[in-house]
Amino acid sequence: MEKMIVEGGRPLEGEVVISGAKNAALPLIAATLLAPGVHVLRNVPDLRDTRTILSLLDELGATWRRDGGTLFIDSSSIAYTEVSYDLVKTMRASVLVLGPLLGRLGRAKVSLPGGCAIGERPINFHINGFERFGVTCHLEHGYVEALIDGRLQGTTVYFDIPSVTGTENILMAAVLAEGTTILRNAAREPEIGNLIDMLVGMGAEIDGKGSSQLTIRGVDQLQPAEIEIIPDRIEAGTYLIAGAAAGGEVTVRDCRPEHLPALLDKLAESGARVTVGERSVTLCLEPRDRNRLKGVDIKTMPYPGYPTDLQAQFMALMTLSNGMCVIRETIFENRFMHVAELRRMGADIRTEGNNAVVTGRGPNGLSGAPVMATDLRASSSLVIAGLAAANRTEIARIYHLERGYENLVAKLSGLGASVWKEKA
Ligand SMILES: CC(=O)N[C@H]1[C@@H](OP(=O)(O)OP(=O)(O)OC[C@H]2O[C@@H](n3ccc(=O)[nH]c3=O)[C@H](O)[C@@H]2O)O[C@H](CO)[C@@H](O)[C@@H]1O
Ligand SMILES: C=C(OP(=O)(O)O)C(=O)O
Repeated sequence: MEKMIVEGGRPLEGEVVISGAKNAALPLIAATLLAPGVHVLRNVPDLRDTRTILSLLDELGATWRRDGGTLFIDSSSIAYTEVSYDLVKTMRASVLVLGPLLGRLGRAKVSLPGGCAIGERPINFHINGFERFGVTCHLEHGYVEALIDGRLQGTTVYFDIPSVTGTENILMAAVLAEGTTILRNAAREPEIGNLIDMLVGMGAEIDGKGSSQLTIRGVDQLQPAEIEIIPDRIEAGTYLIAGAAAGGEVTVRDCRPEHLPALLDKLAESGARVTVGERSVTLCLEPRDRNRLKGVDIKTMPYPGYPTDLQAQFMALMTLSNGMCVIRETIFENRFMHVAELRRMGADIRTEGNNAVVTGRGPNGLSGAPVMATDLRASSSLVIAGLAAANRTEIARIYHLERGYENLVAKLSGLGASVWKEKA
């Protein structure tokens, strides 16, 4: 196992190129199961999670090859329709193969994901949605077995909460169903727009992209796709927050600023200078101005609200402010695992249910410490805290970071950070 060492206290300066989005790559790779033939996916990040979903395709009988950022996936012969616990337990998004397998083959058996560090995360919306198409789902020995005799039947599905992977799974099932399907209160995250573009390119008929109501007219068959994965808005946001925490001037390149509306507003409100280009954002906070960083409240919400996947990172920034703020987590019931670790670095944070009250200790308020990563974004908040802290921070269990940040050490080093990995 490896740990990450961060020698803090250096400003960040320079440009960082943003990779393809993990949360877009995963459903788009799953969607290749919908049509036989060779699919071409560009700008695919090389991450632990993308490797996991590719192993899952191997298990199902698809073949693939990677050439740089481009993946060629041949899903002509799907020999199996079962996904084992070994894969699902390392990556919940493995459930994304349920929709395409049901749409194309009418059957799928996938291990039920358990809870995880950030919450219980049931998949009842996915299962209820499949049942609306006429699919029979039952749970046995920890697996969901879903089956339909014949074709899925178009239906309406209402989401109690706009679930991201729930919307993606039902959408992928609906494109090959007989008749029209309407999804209400669907999630509107940009990654879903990327998936819709891919499906439409394959011959699917979908209206309502970007809205909470999607209308899908089922087609008899689809062609292989050629599509580019959108830039990772969470990775971009993480580097911008890191720039504000450490001070300096950071430009994130090859990103889509319009996918970060809430964060860019909050960063500007905190006192950083944010300059938006067509495909880039520059954040500037002179090291001498860090003592003017303000406390800014955030409340996590489905898109276009403030993303839960950037909550932990913003909290790390707020521990360095010169005011107080309240951070409300409304998406996951247990997404404050980073709080205890940030406290070990000197942060003043009090939690009450899903609220965290952060009293900033000013730009020099954190000191390096050995800390432990508990999930992907909690880990990146510790990296941010480490970059701003005096002395050395050692972060254990960094495999979490490898799930979602491509070339993190190289990218941070390129910005002037002193950061490296060591054997733990
Ligand atoms: C691979 C991927 O894209 N992951 C993202 C996706 O996760 P994921 O798609 O799992 O998250 P959801 O949008 O489904 O979850 C939102 C809320 O709905 C609840 N829920 C969801 C499904 C369900 O069947 N029943 C239910 O109760 C969840 O427990 C949670 O409280 O969206 C989250 C919210 O933006 C992000 O943090 C994750 O990074
Ligand atoms: C929670 C996340 O991912 P996942 O849904 O794959 O666990 C994340 O990307 O922050």
